[in-house]
Amino acid sequence: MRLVTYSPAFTLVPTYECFNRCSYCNFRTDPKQDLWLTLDKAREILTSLQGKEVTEILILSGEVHPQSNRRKDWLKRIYDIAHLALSMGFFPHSNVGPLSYEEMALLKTVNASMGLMVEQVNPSLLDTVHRFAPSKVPQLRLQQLEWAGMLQIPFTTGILLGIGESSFDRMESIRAIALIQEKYGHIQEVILQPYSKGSKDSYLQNNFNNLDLLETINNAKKILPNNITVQIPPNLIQDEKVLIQCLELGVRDLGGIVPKDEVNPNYSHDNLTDLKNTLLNHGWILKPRLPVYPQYYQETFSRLKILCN
Ligand SMILES: O=c1nc2n(C[C@H](O)[C@H](O)[C@H](O)CO)c3cc(O)ccc3cc-2c(=O)[nH]1
Ligand SMILES: C[C@H]1O[C@@H](n2cnc3c(N)ncnc32)[C@H](O)[C@@H]1O
Ligand code: MET
Ligand code: SF4
Repeated sequence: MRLVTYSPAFTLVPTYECFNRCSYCNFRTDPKQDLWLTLDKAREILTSLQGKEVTEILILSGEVHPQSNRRKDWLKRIYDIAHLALSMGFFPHSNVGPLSYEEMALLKTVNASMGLMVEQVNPSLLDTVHRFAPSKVPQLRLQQLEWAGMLQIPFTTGILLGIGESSFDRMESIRAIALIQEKYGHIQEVILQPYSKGSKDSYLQNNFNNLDLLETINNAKKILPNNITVQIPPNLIQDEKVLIQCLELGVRDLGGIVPKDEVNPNYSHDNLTDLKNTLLNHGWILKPRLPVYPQYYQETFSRLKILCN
């Protein structure tokens, strides 16, 4: 039998407020329009998850401007939530937007792994979907991948598909990731994430179809080294046949399977048993994994142990 993995996860959102306005976003609220997640509330949620199969706490956040006087408090809240999750026996994975080198180094101490999507490297998207999203400057995002490499943080990245990029753009974005991997080797997985229209976003023209997705997977498998796992989110692939084709082409991970996909709240995950059975019918065994991959266990566990005692 062939194996495909997923991470039993739960998402905590420190804040939905974000100073960026990506056209495809269904997540954000305007700055100061959201009450931040308190530590008490986080503790209450985490307590209710103990003893269940959840191992990963995905910390996904909207962003406070780097120059804002509220930035320090924002970072501290993320740190405290991750620290709490860790002390309660979970593995935190933070994806909170671009960080300064010091901020990243600090969050490393309380995270098993971290992540940031490249989105796409073609700067022309700064005139369209990213016009009001300074955090999405391609060079800034690639620099984040470099810094994570210098800090040796087990890392998840990926590209967002169907936001107005060409097929060539997709290959360039994947090539940029492969080049950084050659230097540092810290990238565990690359997510190929199809933009999915929600009830709030303002991005309309999406011509990206299933064939484009399969072509992208094919190219990604050719471009990326074997030590990177290709991930797709199963809740964003509506057609079961297409999901199986993705696996046939080399996708080996289905990411965090969560009760609520905070980024795409209009697309819930199948019941895990149903998903397992569907895959089994096609000869695939779905197996849980941690947010940090086996090749990083030793380094990660010794790094985090200190904090749990
Ligand atoms: O449920 C989700 N999980 C997302 N995850 C989590 C992912 O599915 C895995 O849980 C983690 O990569 C760790 O295993 C992301 C992680 C990143 O580092 C970067 C981007 C994403 C994006 C999503 C997402 O849109 N929805
Ligand atoms: C956390 C990640 O979620 C992705 N993201 C944001 N909005 C959407 C959407 N409507 N559909 C799919 N992915 C999205 C971006 O790639 C971001 O980096
Ligand atoms: N704001 C971060 C980013 O876009 C992570 C959450 S996106 C819903 O990279
Ligand atoms: S995708 Fe992330 S950066 Fe863009 S508006 Fe949404 S929360 Fe902010």
